[in-house]
Amino acid sequence: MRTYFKKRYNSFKFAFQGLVSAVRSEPHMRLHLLSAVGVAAAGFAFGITKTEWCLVVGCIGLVVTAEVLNTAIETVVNLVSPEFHPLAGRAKDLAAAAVLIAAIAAAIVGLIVFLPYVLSFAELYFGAETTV
Ligand SMILES: Nc1ncnc2c1ncn2[C@@H]1O[C@H](COP(=O)(O)OP(=O)(O)OP(=O)(O)O)[C@@H](O)[C@H]1O
Repeated sequence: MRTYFKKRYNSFKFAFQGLVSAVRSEPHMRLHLLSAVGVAAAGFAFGITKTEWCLVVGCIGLVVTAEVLNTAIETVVNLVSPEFHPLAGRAKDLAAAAVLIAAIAAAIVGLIVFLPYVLSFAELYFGAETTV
């Protein structure tokens, strides 16, 4: 039983090490996390609903997960094909495309969730004639 918990603990520790390594080595990952902090701050500031939080947190998870998998694929490609190979390039491009798709989807959800709040705020404080 003790071995069971020790193994689960180690799995969690290795996963956390992977996340830390991705944050340290990937500028894009740091950018995603910084954006996530900004979006969370905006969520608290505007008082978004529970459903909107679910969408926002889901999108953050999706983008960060895509970036971690992209980093993992890049790392394996660098290991097995350090020299130029069209398939190595294709694998990296495909992995990068996954991040791009996740980021575009997250940006669209962000606009749908936050734009009405931003416009209401603008109308309230600056008297802008804006409606959505
Ligand atoms: N071994 C390779 N063979 C062929 N093309 C490659 C190879 N390595 C990289 N490339 C091409 O160069 C692009 C950039 O690769 P690189 O490893 O620099 O990743 P990156 O996009 O800069 O990732 P990051 O900035 O997240 O580390 C790849 O998307 C691919 O098109």
